[in-house]
Amino acid sequence: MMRAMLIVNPSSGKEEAVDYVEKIEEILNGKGYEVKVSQTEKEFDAMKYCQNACKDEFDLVVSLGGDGTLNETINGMVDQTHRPLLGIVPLGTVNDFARALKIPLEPKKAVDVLRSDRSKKVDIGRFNDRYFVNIVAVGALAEATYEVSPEQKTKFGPLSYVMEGLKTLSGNTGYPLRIEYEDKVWEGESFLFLAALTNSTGGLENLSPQAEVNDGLLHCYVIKNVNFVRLATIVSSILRGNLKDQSDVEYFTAQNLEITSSENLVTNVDGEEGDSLPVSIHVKPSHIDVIVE
Ligand SMILES: Nc1ncnc2c1ncn2[C@@H]1O[C@H](COP(=O)(O)OP(=O)(O)OP(=O)(O)O)[C@@H](O)[C@H]1O
Repeated sequence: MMRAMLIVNPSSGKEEAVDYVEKIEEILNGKGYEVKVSQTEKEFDAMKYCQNACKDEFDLVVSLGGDGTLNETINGMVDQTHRPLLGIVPLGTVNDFARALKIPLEPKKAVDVLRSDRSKKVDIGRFNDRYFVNIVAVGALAEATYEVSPEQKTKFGPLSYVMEGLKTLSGNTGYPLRIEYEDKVWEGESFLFLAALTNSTGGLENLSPQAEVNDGLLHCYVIKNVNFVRLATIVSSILRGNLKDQSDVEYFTAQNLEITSSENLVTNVDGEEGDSLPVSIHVKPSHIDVIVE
């Protein structure tokens, strides 16, 4: 018999995860799975449960929670040799990864997706010694992290830092940045650098429209040191989906990046504070197999 583990965060979103467990058990039993339910109590539980599921060679792991629970689940499986199929029931507020995979954001409908026999292999990004699924941001504005309220963060994701930064903008905003990618180098003053794995980041589905979840690439945008007026145009181009065509934006794709600066710049990784520079980023192509509609 196949084995499935449900990783359930009872505190996620509207605290409704537990309500879906019975229905999921019914669906998975019907597909021939024996189901183990593991409820998280604190940080890193989801990661540990998922590591155990990999070591015990479970066939399927389902994450019931927000992006935090999902990130922990993914971090728990990325380095393992046996990686179970992943099911996602998004219960958080942004749910970027689910959006990028077109998994319904309404939990009841997402539960129904678990009936599907289709799956999609997706890329995972490595950022120093941790993993990410959506986006890395580097630059002056990543420092605005502490000024952004949880509500803004939830609503606008990484863009909330841009907006916070715009409020305080005066004069030069660029920071020296050196980006080594494959056998090339970009070096100059940058206002913000973004490396996106998917098209849906911070709930903005047009930020990087050409990014596919399994193209094996980081879609990179260097927003150069620009004045306030140009910056406003650039922000609106993010909403319109043509950021890469702006004259003050350098766009390229890469599998590997080394980013350094002479200044102490902080980073933002999937909406959370990341290591400060220098950082190494690379893509693990088609690394995780996710159930999709
Ligand atoms: N039983 C629990 N009670 C309280 N907190 C928990 C429990 N289990 C896990 N956690 C914490 O909840 C964090 C993740 O929450 P998650 O992101 O899934 O939900 P959310 O914050 O509601 O979603 P979102 O961030 O999308 O709004 C975990 O990283 C962990 O630290």
